Parts: sequence; C-alpha cells; structure tokens
Amino acid sequence: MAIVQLPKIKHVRAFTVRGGGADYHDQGAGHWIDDHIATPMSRYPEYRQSRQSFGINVLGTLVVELEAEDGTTGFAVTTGGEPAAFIVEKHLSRFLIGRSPQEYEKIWDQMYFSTQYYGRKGLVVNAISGVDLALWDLLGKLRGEPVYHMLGGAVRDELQFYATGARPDIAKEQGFIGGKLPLHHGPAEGLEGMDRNIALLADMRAKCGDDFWLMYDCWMSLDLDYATRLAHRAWHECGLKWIEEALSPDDYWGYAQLRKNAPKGLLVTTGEHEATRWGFRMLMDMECCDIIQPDVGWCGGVTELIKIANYADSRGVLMIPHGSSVYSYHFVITRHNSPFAEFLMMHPGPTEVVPMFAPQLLGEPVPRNGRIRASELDKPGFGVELNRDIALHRPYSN
Ligand SMILES: C[C@H](O)[C@H](O)[C@@H](O)[C@@H](O)C(=O)O
Ligand SMILES: [Mg+2]
Repeated sequence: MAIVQLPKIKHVRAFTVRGGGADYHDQGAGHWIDDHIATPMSRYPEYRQSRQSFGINVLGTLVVELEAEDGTTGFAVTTGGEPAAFIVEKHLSRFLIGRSPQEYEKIWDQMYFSTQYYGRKGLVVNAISGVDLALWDLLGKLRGEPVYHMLGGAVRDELQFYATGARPDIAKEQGFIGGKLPLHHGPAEGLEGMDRNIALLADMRAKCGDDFWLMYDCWMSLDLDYATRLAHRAWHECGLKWIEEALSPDDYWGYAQLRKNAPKGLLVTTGEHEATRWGFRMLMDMECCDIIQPDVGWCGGVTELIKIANYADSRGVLMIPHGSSVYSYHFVITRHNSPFAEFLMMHPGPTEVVPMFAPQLLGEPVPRNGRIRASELDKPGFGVELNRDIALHRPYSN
C-alpha cells in the first residue's frame, strides 16, 4: 500500500483584521470587556476606565493562510495584527513554502529557534502559533480529518464550559458550570476598591447560589499582599473557586508564595500570557498554580500545547486553555486533564451566547446549555472557514 504524500505548501499569506474576532478585546464602546477592569496600568488613573485607552486592542487580529499545491487552504486566526503579519511573511514563510504540512514538528522547531534571538514569548510566539494552527487546519483538510481525531480522539462525548463575563447569574441560566468575573479594582483603589470587589462577588454568590462556580480573573493587576487578602476574603465570604492571573506573568516567585498564602481549597490559576514548554515548566516546577491556562493561539500552537499538556498531565496539573474557540475545543476534548473549557462571552452585555471569534469564522460552534458535543467538531481541520466578507488586509508579501 502506497504511503500518502500530501501536497506541499505553495503560498503563505498573512492578513490583518480589525473589530473583534481573535483580538477579542477590540470591541466597540459599552462592551463589558472594557468596563473599568483592573490591569497593571490601573495604577495610572487616566488608564483605569478603559483597557483600550492604554492599547489592549492595538494589535488586532492576525490571519494566517496556507495554500497547498492542489489549491487546498488551511488558515487560523490569533492576536498579532501587522507586526505579526510582518514576521510571518518576512521570516517564517521561508520554513513553509515547498514543505509538507506533515512536517509540523520540524517546521515548529525552525520557526522557534530562528526567532529565538528576538522572540521566545509574546508577539513572535503568537505569530508562530498562528502558523502552527493553520498547518494543523491544512493537514486536517488534506486528510479529511478533524484536528481532534489527529490528536488521539475524544475521551468524552461532550465539552462542558464555564463562562467568562460580567453576568455569571445569566451564565448559570444558560447552563454553564461556572462564571468567571473580571476584577474591577486593584491596589491603587485601596480598601474601598477591595470592598467593592467583594460586594460584587457577594452579590453574584447570592444570585447564583452556593453550588455554582464563581471565579475572579485579575488580569495581572495585583501585588502579592493584595492578592493574598483578596483570596482570603473572597474564599471565606463568597466561596471563590479560583483566583486567576493575580500577578505579573514573570513573577514566578510571587505565584509560588501566593499558592502557599491562599486558603486551602481556593485554586490559584494562571498561564494565558505564558508561552512554550519552557515557560509552563517553570510555572509547574516552581509550583505556581493548580491549573495552567495556556492560550493555544499564544503559547506556540497545537504542536507546543501537546508538550505542555503532557508535562502537566505527568504532574497531575489540570490544563484548561484560555478561551480560544475551536482551537482549544479540538484539544480539550482529547485530554483527561482538561475536564472542562472556557467560553468567553463576547456579547456586549453579556446576555446572549454568540460565537467567540465573530465575525471572522464561518461555522464556529457555540455552547448550547453550556455544552458542545464532540460530534459538532466532526469537520476537517478545525471545522471552520474564513469569512471573506470581512475587511482582510495584507500589509506585506513574501
Ligand atoms: C476577562 C479578562 O479580563 C480578560 O479579558 C480575558 O480575556 C482573559 O483573562 C480570560 O481569562 O478570559
Ligand atoms: Mg484570564
């Protein structure tokens, strides 16, 4: 029986798009996701009300498209915009053109180590992740297989989700297993801010009842003392399930101490702004957290997430990816140490369940009653198509 040789990659294209989608912080006015959310910039009053005021949405979306010799295309979206498009077209494309998408390990190795002198984390690894996700999408479309089949198949019949957004009370009615609130006040707003953080959580606990998970997402905004005090008050007064990304991603020592300081039973989580197997090994070897939360569009893509997830599994650490739509769903459904997933509520309220990367992905599945069945992922690649009616801009070429 002849060995299947897949067509080689002929074209590499990088586009940018504005307005929601993979750069999901790039929303219009009045959206919950930009309403006085605590960040490291909250120490400056002029940057406290809106994260867009300091540039959280400055990059926009990166779309990577790979076209094979037979015309088949694979694509993916992530955060990165024009600078990431430059890296894809002017640097990474040389490791893709003329190559088979089956060589994703070697291609990843060449993309990472050729950019290590200026990359390793952040924007460069976002660009590498976007290429890697497009490679897996192309591989699935050429083989006629969903990505989750190529990752070993489903270990459960359905995905269950917690919802991130300003209305956990509505998320409970919609069938989600928990609600993660954004933290609104950081250390610069003192005890009054802390009291308001607790009052909001207490209100949601009263509305949601005792058996619904409630979490706080602190988006890197706190110091160790404030995080410790918040953890104890939120646990004892409101039954918080986990405190997420309380400190700077570089403060491994602070996370290790926070985990020691936190009340027994409260989970410490982080990782969405961490990258590669080496970054996540640091988090786990220094015992910084109970759950790692890599974003597959930012940590290195599927090829790297396999390594991260397997190391977590060997250490008994849960791996719950940061919300990244179909790119995490196809991974989570195949992993025992990923028993649930995040769904980011991108409706402005949020009062409705809408596709997370809208309007960029056609056919993007959304949870119904807080769940997505594995069978809903049964389409080639990541099972979505690029919406070509949106304003795709190609700033560079290779
Ligand atoms: C809600 C948080 O502030 C972020 O906007 C969110 O994207 C991220 O931290 C998350 O965990 O979903
Ligand atoms: Mg988070």
